[in-house]
Amino acid sequence: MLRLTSPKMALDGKIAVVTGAAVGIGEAIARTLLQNSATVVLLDVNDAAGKAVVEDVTKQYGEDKALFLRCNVESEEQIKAAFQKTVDTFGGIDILCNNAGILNESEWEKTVSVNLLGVVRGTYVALQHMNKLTGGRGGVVVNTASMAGLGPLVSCPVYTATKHGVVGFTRAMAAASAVSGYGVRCNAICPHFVQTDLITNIKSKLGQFSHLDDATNQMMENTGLLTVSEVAESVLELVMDETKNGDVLMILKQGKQYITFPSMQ
Ligand SMILES: NC(=O)C1=CN([C@@H]2O[C@H](COP(=O)(O)OP(=O)(O)OC[C@H]3O[C@@H](n4cnc5c(N)ncnc54)[C@H](O)[C@@H]3O)[C@@H](O)[C@H]2O)C=CC1
Ligand SMILES: CC/C=C\CC(=O)/C=C/C=C\C=C\C=C\[C@@H](O)[C@@H](O)C/C=C\CCC(=O)O
Repeated sequence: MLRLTSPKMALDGKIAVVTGAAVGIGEAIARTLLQNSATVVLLDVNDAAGKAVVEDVTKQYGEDKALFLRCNVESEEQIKAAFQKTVDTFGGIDILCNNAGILNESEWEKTVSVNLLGVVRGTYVALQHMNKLTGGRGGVVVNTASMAGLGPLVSCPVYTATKHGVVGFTRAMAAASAVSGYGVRCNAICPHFVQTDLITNIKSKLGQFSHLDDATNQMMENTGLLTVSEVAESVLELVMDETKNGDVLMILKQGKQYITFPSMQ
């Protein structure tokens, strides 16, 4: 078959924004999108790490392929400014990965603000730029939920609630977009445990439920840990497959599976 472009050119010309991109899963998502020729804007509150990633990938992919912007997803003002800077610099937004997230059952309102409201804020502001009905060129949003978005983790009820919210918001947003003709697909990933900073010292992040860490730690030991690259490859699948809208991809060490939900009809 004559290939017009190499597989690694698939996202050439596409502009991606990734939140929580300085380390962990977000960094891997950014790097994977760059490997596939996207231009990537990395948003995070960790300036040093974010700038270090951009310095590194610039050596590999050239100038003007990656940009770090400090952005706290708790602030609509900062999200608006970062997305406007993205559009002003690169001409638009085609891909948004709402990935930023924390685990903190003590500061549970912050957890809600980052994990759930941050996803809503990012999606709604991005739609102002991506929505075909308002001058955008369409695109795709991939939200990082969790296996805790599909079933409860006894040790972190609020974290669980935020991730269930991300799944529900994603599915409803996908349907709203399809019915309205926005041209923006919305999908979610639900990874099991992944080897990142987030899972270090979990007990210290469980607040009043710290006495329940055994069950969670045991599950982590039983299932093993995903790598950030395994997760990023699943994000790429949802970005590239234009048939995916409202899809929820469960990612386990033993493989990945699209979730089917009870029909409401
Ligand atoms: N590590 C795991 O086992 C799993 C993680 N997840 C989710 O994956 C996403 C990424 O988590 P990890 O890479 O594991 O964590 P991480 O802690 O390694 O990285 C999270 C990144 O988000 C940034 N961040 C935190 N709050 C922010 C804010 N208000 N605004 C902007 N950036 C912010 C941090 O500075 C950091 O760079 C999160 O949504 C998390 O809930 C989902 C399933 C499993
Ligand atoms: C504590 C959160 C740590 C890391 C972030 C994260 O999102 C990790 C999620 C990994 C797995 C979640 C699995 C959820 C499974 C549920 O569907 C139930 O099947 C769990 C039942 C028992 C597990 C024991 C417990 O609740 O801790």
